[in-house]
Amino acid sequence: MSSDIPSQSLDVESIRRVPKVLLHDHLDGGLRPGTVLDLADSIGYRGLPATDVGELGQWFRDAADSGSLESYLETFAHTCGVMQTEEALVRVAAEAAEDLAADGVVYAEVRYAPELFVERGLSLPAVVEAVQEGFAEGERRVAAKGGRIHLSTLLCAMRQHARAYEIAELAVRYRDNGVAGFDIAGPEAGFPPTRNLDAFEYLRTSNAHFTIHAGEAFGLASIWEAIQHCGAERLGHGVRIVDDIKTSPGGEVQLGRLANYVRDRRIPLELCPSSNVQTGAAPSIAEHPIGLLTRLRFRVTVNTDNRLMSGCTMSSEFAALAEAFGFGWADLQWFTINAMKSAFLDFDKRLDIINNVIKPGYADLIAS
Ligand SMILES: O=c1[nH]cnc2c1ncn2[C@@H]1O[C@H](CO)[C@@H](O)[C@H]1O
Ligand SMILES: [Zn+2]
Repeated sequence: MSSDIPSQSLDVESIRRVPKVLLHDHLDGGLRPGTVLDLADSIGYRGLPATDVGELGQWFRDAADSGSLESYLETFAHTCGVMQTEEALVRVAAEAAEDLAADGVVYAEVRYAPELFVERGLSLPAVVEAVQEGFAEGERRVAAKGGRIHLSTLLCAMRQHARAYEIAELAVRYRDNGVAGFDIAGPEAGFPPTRNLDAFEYLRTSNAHFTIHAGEAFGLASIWEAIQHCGAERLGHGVRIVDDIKTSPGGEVQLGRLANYVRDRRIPLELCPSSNVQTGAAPSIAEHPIGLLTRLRFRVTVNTDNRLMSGCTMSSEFAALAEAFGFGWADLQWFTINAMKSAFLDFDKRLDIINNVIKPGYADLIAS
């Protein structure tokens, strides 16, 4: 790809210094291992698989490295297990803001499923309010140190539960208090998004934004339903769209109708390379379809999914991709502007971040 600076200089440290935008990051997949241990101790959660910070971090990465989405998702029992009080939620949210800002992320949409944090009696609104308090606290701490980050929240409903309508209502209720949209997450096979049509219709008629996890563990049918039946604005992962793209032995590329539609309509793909390798959705970073999808100019965005389970950051994802595909600064800026264009944020705010934060942040690195 285009690059004015040798790709060796795109190491994690230099990438950390440029502005980045993150659209797909799970709050319960991004805890610091030390915080998991502290919270387990203070709320009396038993059953963590390790008692040492380093070992616990390693355990999450190894257990998530399972080759299947279902086993990958089992690791969330421990993070959700310790996020059952308001104090825990405030702390986890504030630390997420600090960690993302320290990695140079200037705008992030962080998602979680409120229904997973009610085991010890919290109400759904209390969960949302605690997380918002934590994000505001984290933003303040970052600003006090001279940094800058803006966080928006996406509320997820779990595909295997039947609470999508209720969670959609919650997202609309808190739309002026930091909640930017809705998503469905959880095991994909056997739980098509069309099970939740009433929730999606409610969101559309409320002029609310939503994305759907689709085309990760399951293929084209899931993507097609998410877009054409449910009306998803973006695709969480969406990586299996490559199943509708044929490359001939001579290198000629042919898009099927669905792939063409996704590209023509500029439907954003929230790609999460490391997570895809762990769940078996891609064989390796080097063989990840992001190379082809970028070459074909789909609306590609790069995301972390779960920083704890993948042991990754936005900067490490960018660095791994730069190494595997030869991406340069111009490509990283392109991914970043794609993400900002696709954010569930007011148009004028998106433009402001693109023109006043992202472009100046890359300007010295990209010679005109
Ligand atoms: O890659 C993924 N695909 C589907 N579901 C996921 C993925 N990562 C996390 N979660 C699920 O989303 C919930 C809310 O944050 C998490 O608890 C986890 O079960
Ligand atoms: Zn996800």
